[in-house]
Amino acid sequence: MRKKVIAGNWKMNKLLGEAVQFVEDTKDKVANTEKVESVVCAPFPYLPTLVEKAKGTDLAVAAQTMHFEENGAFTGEVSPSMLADIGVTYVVLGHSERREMFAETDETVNKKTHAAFAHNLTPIVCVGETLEQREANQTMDVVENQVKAALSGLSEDQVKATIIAYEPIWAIGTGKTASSEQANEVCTHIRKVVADTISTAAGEAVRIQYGGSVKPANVDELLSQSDIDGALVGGASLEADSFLQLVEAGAK
Ligand SMILES: O=C[C@H](O)COP(=O)(O)O
Repeated sequence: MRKKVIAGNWKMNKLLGEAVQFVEDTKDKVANTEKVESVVCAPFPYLPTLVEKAKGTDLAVAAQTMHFEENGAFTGEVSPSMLADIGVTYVVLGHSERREMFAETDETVNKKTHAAFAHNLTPIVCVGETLEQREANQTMDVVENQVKAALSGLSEDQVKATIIAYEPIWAIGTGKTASSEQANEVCTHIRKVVADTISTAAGEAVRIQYGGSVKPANVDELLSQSDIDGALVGGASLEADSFLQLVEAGAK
């Protein structure tokens, strides 16, 4: 039985007071660790404060990206050791917005995935196709290539510990959710790719989230699918109530 993971990706939203309030409002209400893990992916400046506030609770704090190098002349970047040092435990890698606007590639995502494991950070690796690629029937190939590239060179245990987020780009922030069948079809393919390239056991263990306009109204249906193990949520994770409803759905 794979434990569900509900991760709220705030993206570039909230001021510090709002971020702290969110953690205060949610941290003691997410305590079903048998069935679900709850994660908030916050902007860099808030991470130390939020880690401190969430300490001793079941709410984990994630970064939304990081560099793969330890340190050096990379103005504006944040390293994996910096995140680990302040108590961050998860990191989102290769989000389509980073791939599209900040030149992340399959190669850098792979380096970052290795760097995450070197620092005991759980990577949430994002993959997904554009609308154009879906319409050209390239979805499975695109996603397969992204998954293989991201996981290249990892050990079987590391692959088992990786979280993959399938996010069709056309469904992000658009209100257009992939149907649960569409989402599951791709997640099933991702699991098969992992099983075929790494091992059957890794395919069974790896957790695959769906992301793209997930909200309390559609989360049950999505999470009831055979190969969907959670959700990476943008807009609907910004309000504490809505985030808690998503976590509750994951705990069912
Ligand atoms: O990381 C989250 C995804 O990009 C989904 O965002 P959304 O829930 O606002 O569509």
